[in-house]
Amino acid sequence: MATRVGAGAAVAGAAVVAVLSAALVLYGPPLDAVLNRAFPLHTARSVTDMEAALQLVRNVVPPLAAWKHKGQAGRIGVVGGCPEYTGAPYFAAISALKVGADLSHVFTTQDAAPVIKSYSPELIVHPVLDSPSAVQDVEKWLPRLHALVVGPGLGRDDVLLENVKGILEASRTRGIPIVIDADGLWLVAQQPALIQGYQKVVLTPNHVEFSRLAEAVLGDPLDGRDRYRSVQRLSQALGNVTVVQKGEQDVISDGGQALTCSREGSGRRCGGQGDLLSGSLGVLAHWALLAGPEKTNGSSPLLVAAFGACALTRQCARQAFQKHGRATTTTDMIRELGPAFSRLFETSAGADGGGVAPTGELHL
Ligand SMILES: NC(=O)C1=CN([C@@H]2O[C@H](COP(=O)(O)OP(=O)(O)OC[C@H]3O[C@@H](n4cnc5c(N)ncnc54)[C@H](OP(=O)(O)O)[C@@H]3O)[C@@H](O)[C@H]2O)[C@@H](O)CC1
Ligand SMILES: Nc1ncnc2c1ncn2[C@@H]1O[C@H](COP(=O)(O)OP(=O)(O)OP(=O)(O)O)[C@@H](O)[C@H]1O
Ligand SMILES: [Mg+2]
Repeated sequence: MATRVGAGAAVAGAAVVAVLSAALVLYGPPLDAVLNRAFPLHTARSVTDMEAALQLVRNVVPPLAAWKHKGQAGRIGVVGGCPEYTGAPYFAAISALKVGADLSHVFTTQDAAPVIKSYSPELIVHPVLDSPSAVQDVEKWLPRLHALVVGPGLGRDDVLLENVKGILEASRTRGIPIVIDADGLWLVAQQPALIQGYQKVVLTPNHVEFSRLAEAVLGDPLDGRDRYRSVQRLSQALGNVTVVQKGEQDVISDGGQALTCSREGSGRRCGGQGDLLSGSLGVLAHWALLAGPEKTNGSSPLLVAAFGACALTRQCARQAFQKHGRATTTTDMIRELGPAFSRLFETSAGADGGGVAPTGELHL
């Protein structure tokens, strides 16, 4: 997708490009009929529709208030990290904090823990994931956690995966919302029953992870020609869990409705952007479920949360790229979380200010 840097004329040009290229589609059954009408349209009405979808996200964001105590805005746990991958769980956990959670825990391996801790004093890091008592060690914390993000940087070690299986089962029993990403999705592809039919789970596969899941669950690889149908089918086959297929456009479905986010991001594909998304989604999922469907106009709260996380990630990418261009890394994007969140979700009319002018189509 085209991205411009800097000067006013270029920003105006980018706005035009964005108006033409960014699209959001939210549709309900009957799916195929709506799809045919929805995708060719790029109309002035679309801008209003995009704004309406962002408004649904705004509706679930809890206000900041003096009477609230620490923890009420969210206590999020990230399960992941291993000696090779310490960045991914850090990116997810710090993103959860910067979106607005009060406390962010990381459950990781003994070796990875001090490394992750050294990145930030703000994270609470538990070196338990490779311990024989890992499941019990994490279970002790579950009553205090509002959502889990499972998988960033986990790796594929059998012992770790077995422990994570136990953590998933314990979390599901407690009804804790779970975002599953990266190697957590590898585990789900091996054992779909772990999350089958669990309505509080969101899967966030990238292209490769989606193909792997589609083959494992549907028995056929990704149908690149009809991503909407593929995402919807995968969701349905897993019992209407929410699926976010990341890519040039992010396609989100709970098996009934589907939604596309192609808000302008950046051309940089540096590692870690998916981790930022999954950490952000952990918080938004908690907020959306707490708010309930009355605040999301009857749409699934997790669908709205997922749209919010995708829009936010892409907005961070865009803002970071405007400053750093080709040198942009995920750390630069994380610095944009505050301003991007404000721009999208804390203004009433100016959500697309600063030269960002996405359009979209919304069919509820
Ligand atoms: N700093 C850190 O600690 C980070 C750690 N991370 C952690 O790394 C672990 C593995 O995660 P992953 O995403 O690299 O593994 P996986 O999905 O198997 O992809 C592997 C290969 O698939 C391809 N490929 C990927 N996308 C594609 C696409 N859209 N379209 C087409 N092909 C595509 C591409 O291979 P290529 O074809 O380019 O050789 C790619 O190299 C996991 O724990 C994760 O959390 C990351 O979070 C990053 C930051
Ligand atoms: N071609 C693209 N154009 C614009 N945005 C994209 C593109 N591909 C991915 N993104 C955005 O980047 C974010 C992360 O998606 P990506 O596919 O890179 O995840 P990932 O591979 O899991 O990342 P990670 O490196 O963290 O594992 C999503 O918000 C997605 O919308
Ligand atoms: Mg990833």
